[in-house]
Amino acid sequence: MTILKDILYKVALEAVVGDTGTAVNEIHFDSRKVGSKDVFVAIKGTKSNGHDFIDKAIAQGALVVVCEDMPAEQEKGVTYVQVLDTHKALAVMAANFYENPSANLKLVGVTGTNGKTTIASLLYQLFSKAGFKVGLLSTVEIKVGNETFDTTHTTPDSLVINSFLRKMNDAGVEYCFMEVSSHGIAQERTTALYFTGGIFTNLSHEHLDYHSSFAEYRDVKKRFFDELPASAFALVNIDDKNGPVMIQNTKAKKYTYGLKSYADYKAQILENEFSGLLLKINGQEVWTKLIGNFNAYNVLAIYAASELLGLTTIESLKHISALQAVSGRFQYFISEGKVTAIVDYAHTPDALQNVLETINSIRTRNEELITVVGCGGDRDKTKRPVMGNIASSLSTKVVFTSDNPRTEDPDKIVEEVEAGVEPQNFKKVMSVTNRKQAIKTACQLAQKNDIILIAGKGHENYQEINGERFDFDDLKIVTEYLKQLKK
Ligand SMILES: CC(=O)N[C@H]1[C@@H](OP(=O)(O)OP(=O)(O)OC[C@H]2O[C@@H](n3ccc(=O)[nH]c3=O)[C@H](O)[C@@H]2O)O[C@H](CO)[C@@H](O)[C@@H]1O[C@H](C)C(=O)N[C@@H](C)C(=O)N[C@H](CCC(=O)O)C(=O)O
Ligand SMILES: Nc1ncnc2c1ncn2[C@@H]1O[C@H](COP(=O)(O)OP(=O)(O)OP(=O)(O)O)[C@@H](O)[C@H]1O
Ligand SMILES: N[C@H](CCC[C@H](N)C(=O)O)C(=O)O
Ligand SMILES: [Mg+2]
Repeated sequence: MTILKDILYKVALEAVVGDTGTAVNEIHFDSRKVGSKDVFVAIKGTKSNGHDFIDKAIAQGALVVVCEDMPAEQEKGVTYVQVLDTHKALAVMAANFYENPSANLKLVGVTGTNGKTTIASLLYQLFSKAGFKVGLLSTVEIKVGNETFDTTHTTPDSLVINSFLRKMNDAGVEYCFMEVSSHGIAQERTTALYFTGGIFTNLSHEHLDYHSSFAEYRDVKKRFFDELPASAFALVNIDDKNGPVMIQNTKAKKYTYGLKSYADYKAQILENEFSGLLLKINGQEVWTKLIGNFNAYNVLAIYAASELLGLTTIESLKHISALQAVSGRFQYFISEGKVTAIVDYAHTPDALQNVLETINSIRTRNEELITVVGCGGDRDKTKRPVMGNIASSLSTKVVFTSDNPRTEDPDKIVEEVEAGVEPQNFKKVMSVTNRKQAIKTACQLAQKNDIILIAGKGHENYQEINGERFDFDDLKIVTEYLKQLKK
């Protein structure tokens, strides 16, 4: 049991009706989860308004209601706390409830359109190799030291974040690397956390269904840096035109990294092959198994962050050369019949372009590059034709297919992707809505030395259709078909 007053510490209060000395059990923002003596936080969401469920929460045992609009009538024995912003209040209360666990470890947030999972996961690997106990909050998984937990979000809600940070404290974790998504910032999921550092990767077209404009999307990301404390570091990719924008108003110490512009941390690509990258970082050569130009940025960011966190140059370079690719990020194998199959999470126009350009810069021109790609349902529709255009311009053959259709008609999504194909590329493309059949088609088309790229779902081990998740694994499926077809 916790006393309400303690959980409300630093919450900006508008009005309180009732007793703040009440002892409470748990905090919930979903009425369906509320139990006896809990706190219910009413949130105005994208689909419904939590204020409509206040009565239900009280009926289920809520002793405290935190809200933006005070109900006209108040129940006896229930404490009502009115605040301006319940998202923010929830984050502060979550941090208090779990005793501010972020202050007891070094927490680094990674934000940007692409590269967050890669950088956060590789920093987790690097610091683990360096002998520290490390935590990770990422799209793929949550880690508390060596223990792994499933995750549903890139940046979970503030209760989940703080409960895992608490677990990390209890396990003696010293460093935690977490992805900070734009939804996470907009919904205040990372408010009230103490960050030791922030890293910016890049900004390109994504989530314009949720954010009303690119400028709003950019400003949400920038808010993460605006809110960093003076003691933290803010490390940005200076080759991205929004890198300088991110640190315009930050109080944190500013550092830059880049391949093209003058920067505090600079790298040069010496070799770029299927087997990896040879980089020169601040004058020192380092070999990494990671592939492609964009990974040169990721590796450089990792190097810079590890130095800012106190590792020596020699130590970080040594560990960088031993880093393993992150699940579903440019994961590839060569079949017995010499077909190269690559599975990559590229689900934005920029990521797809980068991956295809990387493959094109490495391959010799005689082989086919067969791309299997689609776009998710209930997400930004404007990226569909753009990705269709990129796939068909940069591949020699394309099989358009479904990603996660969610509640949309998959054939319709495929049509919207196809709409971006220019006439000169019509003959390169075909559409097979069933993703499994699409992968099979690509395998049938492939000959010795050809390359198959399966983009969009990376590590995901399901396909979501109409609210149901079916087992689905791009890597497994392509492996099986290539074997079956004896390729
Ligand atoms: C669009 C979006 O971001 N939605 C997130 C948001 O939900 P919401 O507030 O809009 O929910 P809502 O359905 O409108 O309900 C409003 C409130 O009423 C409450 N409610 C509702 C029904 C009821 O019976 N009782 C009740 O109390 C809900 O619990 C909620 O508090 O807050 C929820 C709690 O934190 C999230 O789980 C939910 O994520 C949904 C499932 C989602 O799909 N989010 C994706 C888009 C997302 O967040 N992605 C990002 C970025 C990924 C990337 O990097 O590309 C991520 O960080 O994962
Ligand atoms: N630095 C980068 N710049 C551009 N593209 C990248 C970069 N790093 C990775 N990518 C591409 O973007 C895809 C997604 O990478 P990653 O999962 O690291 O990004 P993310 O920011 O975590 O994405 P999400 O927002 O979905 O969690 C990769 O599979 C790769 O194709
Ligand atoms: N974090 C992203 C992942 C998209 C992955 C792609 N496979 C899709 O389903 O659209 C989102 O939820 O928008
Ligand atoms: Mg991610």
